[in-house]
Amino acid sequence: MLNSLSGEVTDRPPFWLMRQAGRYLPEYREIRAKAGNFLDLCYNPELAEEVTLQPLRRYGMDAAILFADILLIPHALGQPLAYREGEGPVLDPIRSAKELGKLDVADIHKTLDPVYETVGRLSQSIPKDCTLIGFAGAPWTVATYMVEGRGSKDYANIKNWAYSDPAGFGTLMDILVEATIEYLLKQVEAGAEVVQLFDTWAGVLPDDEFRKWAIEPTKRIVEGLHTQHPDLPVIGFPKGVGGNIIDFVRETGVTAVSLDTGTPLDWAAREVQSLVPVQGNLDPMLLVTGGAAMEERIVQIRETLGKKPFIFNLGHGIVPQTPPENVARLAEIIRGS
Ligand SMILES: Cc1c2[nH]c(c1CCC(=O)O)Cc1[nH]c(c(CCC(=O)O)c1C)Cc1[nH]c(c(CCC(=O)O)c1C)Cc1[nH]c(c(C)c1CCC(=O)O)C2
Repeated sequence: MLNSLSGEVTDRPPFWLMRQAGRYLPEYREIRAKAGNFLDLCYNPELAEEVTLQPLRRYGMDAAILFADILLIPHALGQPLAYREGEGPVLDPIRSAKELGKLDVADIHKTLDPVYETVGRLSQSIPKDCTLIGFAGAPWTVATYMVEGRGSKDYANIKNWAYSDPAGFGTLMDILVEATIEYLLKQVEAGAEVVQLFDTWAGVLPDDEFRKWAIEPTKRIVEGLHTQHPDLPVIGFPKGVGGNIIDFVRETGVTAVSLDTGTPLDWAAREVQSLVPVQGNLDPMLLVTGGAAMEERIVQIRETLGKKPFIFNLGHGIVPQTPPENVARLAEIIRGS
């Protein structure tokens, strides 16, 4: 994984899968039930370490991703957060600059300390040739949950705020940039070797706003991290942004970029992979379907992107209904065993 990120073409691509730890694994569901709620699991270093290791034991991925969630930052800033069964995350929404006083950047590490402890444990317990990935949500995506209060279909509240009061909304983004840099630096100090920034909802922004609320904050985070750790690989994942991914790569300074499922492979090989190593982009639903449809696409992705630096992954996270045996088959194909 580190070789690919430094621009090497490897014999076979390294692989890991977004959301590789999670509800599709019975052993995860068992620990999850034991932990009680999802936040308690994220803040329990022993159990969070255990669920991070579960997929590695089964499938021997080349990278482990810290078990946590992108919404721990708003939680640590003081915004009430709950994960409800069948509903996903629910927060008390913040919709104007007047309410920003409720957020406290000074104290985030008090809440986030257990996460750093999980990273520290993992840096000792993962196999030697396995790379440890830390992560955070990118400010725009984290802000969508903070402002909408939950997952959204139309992003009406956050867009209305960003369009009508860019200065006030910019203050929220500044808070998130600062908190994210601090959070990721602590993860790196605890042993994370690579970090990934998830910008899952970057694709809902028109291009001027994409520059302002996705490219600019990401660029500041990359700079903040590289000031302390000049060689730290940073993977960007601006999902659903089409051709805007080119400007994203050119302007943010990310080391590599993760491609969503809709990105055309030939185009990505020509236009994106000529700039940086890429990661991606199997449809998570093909991992549910399995069989020949999945296997043919795995081979096609590998053939098209494997000639330049490449990390095999999905185009988005594993879904809970994924049969674990399909993940085993994927691992077998990638390893050629
Ligand atoms: C938008 C987003 C979130 N979280 C995340 C994103 C960005 C990537 C993406 O788009 O998937 C990122 C994330 N969430 C989780 C991880 C852990 C590491 C890994 O990839 O294995 C990572 C990297 C665990 C999780 N985060 C969550 C779960 C499921 C919670 C459970 O066990 O009940 C897991 C394993 C909960 C979560 N967390 C979030 C939502 C919308 C939900 C509810 C939807 C769902 O249940 O899948 C916010």
